[in-house]
Amino acid sequence: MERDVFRTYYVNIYGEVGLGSGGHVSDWVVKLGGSVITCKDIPYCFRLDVMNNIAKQILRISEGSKVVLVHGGGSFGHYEASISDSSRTSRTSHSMITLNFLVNSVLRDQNIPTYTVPGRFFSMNAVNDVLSNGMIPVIFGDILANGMVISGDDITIEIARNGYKAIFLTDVEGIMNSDGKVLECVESTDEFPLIDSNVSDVTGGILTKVRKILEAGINAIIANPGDENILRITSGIRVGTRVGKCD
Ligand SMILES: Nc1ncnc2c1ncn2[C@@H]1O[C@H](COP(=O)(O)OP(=O)(O)OP(=O)(O)O)[C@@H](O)[C@H]1O
Ligand SMILES: C=C(C)CCOP(=O)(O)O
Repeated sequence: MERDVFRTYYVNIYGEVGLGSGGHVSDWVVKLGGSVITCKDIPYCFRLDVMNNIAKQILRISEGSKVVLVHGGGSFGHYEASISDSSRTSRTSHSMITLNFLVNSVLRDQNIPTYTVPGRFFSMNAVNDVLSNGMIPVIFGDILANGMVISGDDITIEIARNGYKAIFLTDVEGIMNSDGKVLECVESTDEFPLIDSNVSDVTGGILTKVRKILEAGINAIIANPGDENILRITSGIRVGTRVGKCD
């Protein structure tokens, strides 16, 4: 019989002992970071290959767990929102709906029953309504009519506060120190530097993400989706960086 690494006993990232996908079933909120589903330095560049790979993994985990997806703005929303003129709100809104269409198209190709909840309409009631009708909510970072940007990170954190375990997917393997080494766990933003980047990010980038996770008092994993990393994380295997209490 073929050995399935995702069905072995584990002491998981949250310190629980379980039986992989056959044991305790968790609810997961997965933030598809704009840095990984788009090329953040090239406007409107969607990473189809990466999204395909993410979709395959989401299909597998959704067979045994409740899953909620959120995606960020990348070189769609952040690019448009960074240009300040009278059409900023309309352009940014349109860019996020375009990105959401692309994300959903790939998920739908894998026969994943998605249902979009734009960030402007996000509430836990809306999420629960989609789930109770047998679909996977796909929420996106958004812009309100008054020009206020809603970060997908905040939405992800709010869902995590409602009992879901959070995974933030990025284009890097995790939080890196000044030598480029991926840290296993961080519990303060003082533990790592901001590595130079010249991409647009109107919601604050990695430092704000980590600060908000810590302030919310939740645990989250920041990792690259890789070929199987989402499956590994949801099976309790340590991947990327854990943000939260490090004991
Ligand atoms: N010390 C660091 N460790 C890890 N990543 C870092 C660090 N400093 C800067 N970064 C950058 O942070 C980026 C990830 O944060 P970012 O906020 O862009 O994520 P995201 O959630 O994928 O984006 P979006 O807001 O578009 O959804 C990486 O692309 C990386 O280059
Ligand atoms: C830039 C916009 C419109 C959404 C931002 O969401 P985030 O990338 O999750 O912070």
